Amino acid sequence: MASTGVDKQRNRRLSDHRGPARRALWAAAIYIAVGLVWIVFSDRLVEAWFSDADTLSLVQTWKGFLFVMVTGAVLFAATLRQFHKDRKLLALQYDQRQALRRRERQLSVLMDNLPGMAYRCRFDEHWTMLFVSQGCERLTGYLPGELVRNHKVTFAELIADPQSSEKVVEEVRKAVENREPFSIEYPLIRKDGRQIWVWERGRGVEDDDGEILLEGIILDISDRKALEDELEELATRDPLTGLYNRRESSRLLEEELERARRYNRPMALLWVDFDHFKEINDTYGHAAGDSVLRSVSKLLDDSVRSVDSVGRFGGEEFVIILPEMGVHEAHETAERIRHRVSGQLHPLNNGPAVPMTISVGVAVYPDHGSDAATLCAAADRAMYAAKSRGRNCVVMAPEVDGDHNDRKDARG
Ligand SMILES: Nc1nc2c(ncn2[C@@H]2O[C@H](COP(=O)(O)OP(=O)(O)OP(=O)(O)O)[C@@H](O)[C@H]2O)c(=O)[nH]1
Repeated sequence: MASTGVDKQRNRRLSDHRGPARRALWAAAIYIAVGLVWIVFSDRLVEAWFSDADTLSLVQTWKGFLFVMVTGAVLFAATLRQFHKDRKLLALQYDQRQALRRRERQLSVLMDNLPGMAYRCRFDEHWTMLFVSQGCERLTGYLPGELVRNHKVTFAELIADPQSSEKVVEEVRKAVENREPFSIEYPLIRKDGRQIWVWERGRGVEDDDGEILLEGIILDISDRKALEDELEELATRDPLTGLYNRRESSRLLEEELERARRYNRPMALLWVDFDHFKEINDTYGHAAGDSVLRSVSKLLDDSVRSVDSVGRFGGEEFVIILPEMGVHEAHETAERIRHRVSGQLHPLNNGPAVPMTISVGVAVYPDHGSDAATLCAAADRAMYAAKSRGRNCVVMAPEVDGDHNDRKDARG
């Protein structure tokens, strides 16, 4: 924006043609005036001083020579000065052209070797590209010419889904309004149909016509995203079963409880424990036990809705979070799961398939607890009640087996 004022001044100076003409006119006027004064007064002086006609003629001739010599010297000095100025100007222009070419070369090398793509685009519904660097092909699979001015495809069409598109528009709009740079991540579909994740940083700039354009760079961050997903997976999943780990299950439970409170809806928690699992380990070995753990885990996960969450709380103990489910439905779900587990054999990795049963405790918000701790305690106690009743059964929270209260409390 600051350069606009300077540009205007420069343009005014360049378009002002009166300057040089006026100066040249002044120089000619001064020359004519001095010449006239010289001719008139020098003639009179010479005539006053020399009365002899021959001498007068000789002096007139020398006076003419003197005039020509002096004006020649002045002309020489003036043109020499001007030629020096012109040469300096030409040298300056040459240096500037060279510097400009050097900068252009550096810029194009930089742009072509960027890990992503540099761009200038319109802030319109298509994100119409006015310029893209050579990195365009590496990033999107499209040649720059295919993308520029929406020749074959618009950049908006490359954004993977409408939600991401909306998010991008919103973020850019906010940044442009606040005259700030924007930094966004979103999925992009390449020409070969492969989805990648990109990070874009840019800002709004005003062009000579006052239109807001966007300039920035877009980088492929798919590797970083994959690593982030992997790290998130490691942080939230149990490596043996692939179910949520204890920490993530606790977080999800808090989240669901908060939602249940806010919308005044019930939610259920199933506490699942394998029966006599130690015998599998003791009989077939730890690896076989792992195999059964995986098989039953998958069965638990397959037996619930997509909105439900199954987590491994530790050892052979699992929790199932069932949003928007009341006492009756939760009991039915627990029974159905118990039936499925006991109704099939679970393969060992190195031996025959074995039967397995589970004991399930059920607690429902708000009936059996108002927060995560009391709900977990109620479900856990109900599960131990199921163990006491001979295992392979489901017990609702109110039917508490007091023998196990202390065990639960010790677990926190
Ligand atoms: N293979 C395998 N075993 C595990 C794992 N985690 C815990 N266990 C075993 O699970 C068994 C749990 O035994 P207990 O707490 O006595 O329970 P149980 O044998 O199922 O008996 P009840 O719960 O009373 O029916 C122990 O033998 C643990 O070693 C695991 O990741 N893999």
